[in-house]
Amino acid sequence: MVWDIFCKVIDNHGDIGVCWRLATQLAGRGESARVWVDDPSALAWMAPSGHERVEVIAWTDEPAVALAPGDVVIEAFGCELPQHFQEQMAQRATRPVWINLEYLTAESFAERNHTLASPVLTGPAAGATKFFFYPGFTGGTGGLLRETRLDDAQHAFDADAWLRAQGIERGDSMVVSLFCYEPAAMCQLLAQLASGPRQVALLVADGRPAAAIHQAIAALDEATPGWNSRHHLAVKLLPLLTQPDFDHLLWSCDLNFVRGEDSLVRALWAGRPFIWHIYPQHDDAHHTKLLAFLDWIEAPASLREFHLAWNGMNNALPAIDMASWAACAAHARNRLLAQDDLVTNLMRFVRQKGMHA
Ligand SMILES: Cc1cn([C@H]2C[C@H](O)[C@@H](COP(=O)(O)OP(=O)(O)O[C@H]3O[C@@H](C)[C@H](O)[C@@H](O)[C@H]3O)O2)c(=O)[nH]c1=O
Repeated sequence: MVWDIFCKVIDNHGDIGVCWRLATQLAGRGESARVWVDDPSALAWMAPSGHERVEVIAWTDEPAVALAPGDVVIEAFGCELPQHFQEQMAQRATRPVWINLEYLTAESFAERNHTLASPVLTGPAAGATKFFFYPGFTGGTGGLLRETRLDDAQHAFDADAWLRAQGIERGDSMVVSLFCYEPAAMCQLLAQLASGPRQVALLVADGRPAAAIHQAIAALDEATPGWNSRHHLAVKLLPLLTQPDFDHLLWSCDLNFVRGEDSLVRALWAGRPFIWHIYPQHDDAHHTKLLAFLDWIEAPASLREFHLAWNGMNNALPAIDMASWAACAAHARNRLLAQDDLVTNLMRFVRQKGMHA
């Protein structure tokens, strides 16, 4: 089958990150995918080699290419399909299965709304039906993106060799990755790591995390000179990594700080302790979303409190508790592995709907 995936880049890297992963995972199962994206610039570093079964198409107002719609059309995160494409969908002998892929959440509405049909009332495709597809953490949702050979790849992976190739010697250090926005508790985290009993190598992602850490270090240097006088904390700025190497980073670290949507899923598959910086929404809707996730993951008290402080819902950052966080992460991964992944669920759904088209 041919899948058309439409992606509008709002900000950050998650929109295209999720769409690219979806496309390549479909391709990994023998499907053909086309990613229509208004700003493909991030793919230059995320996926510099592309994928032989995935075509990237510039999504412009005027159709640059006249391509007949495929068997399945996905609008990611509620982006609206171009009018000319909707016209072509309406003309197709068998209408494509039309799916709106939603944002990931552990809130209960994901289960309630998953696969709901929405009749298209106006526009060139009036009379068609669109289906909501909700990724999620429970069996009643669409599940999470997970490549078919995840376990094998993780078993074959040599974390120390990968770190060494990035110029990092693990030694006795605790290795921590940092991918975040601008957390209010950044200074607290750095001070905690610097005063802890172990040497810490903090590997900081390029972009907003690097800018945030520079600012935090400058603030600490001014307010608390000597805060890292024992040199327990070593900060290393990373270049932008390819998506597979970003996964390798998460597989290599003892503790991962992730953000948004796609890296959260990748941290879950890494199965290591992690802290999530949730994408902030203006009306604080992300607070409810974060609490729902902490409930789903059965976060022990220290993990819950750490998340609240990291996400600005509380002030005091508690101590890192690797043992209980590791048990929680391992348990979450096992629960998720027992469920079908998003592409399996999506392909099953499309087969069912296609039969009734
Ligand atoms: C730092 C880094 C990231 N990545 C990838 C991993 C992910 O696919 C992607 C980051 O996406 P996320 O983890 O989702 O975080 P994000 O903050 O970049 O994206 C966000 O975008 C907003 C518009 C959405 O509303 C949010 O829900 C969220 O998706 O970038 C790399 O491939 N290499 C890197 O070096």
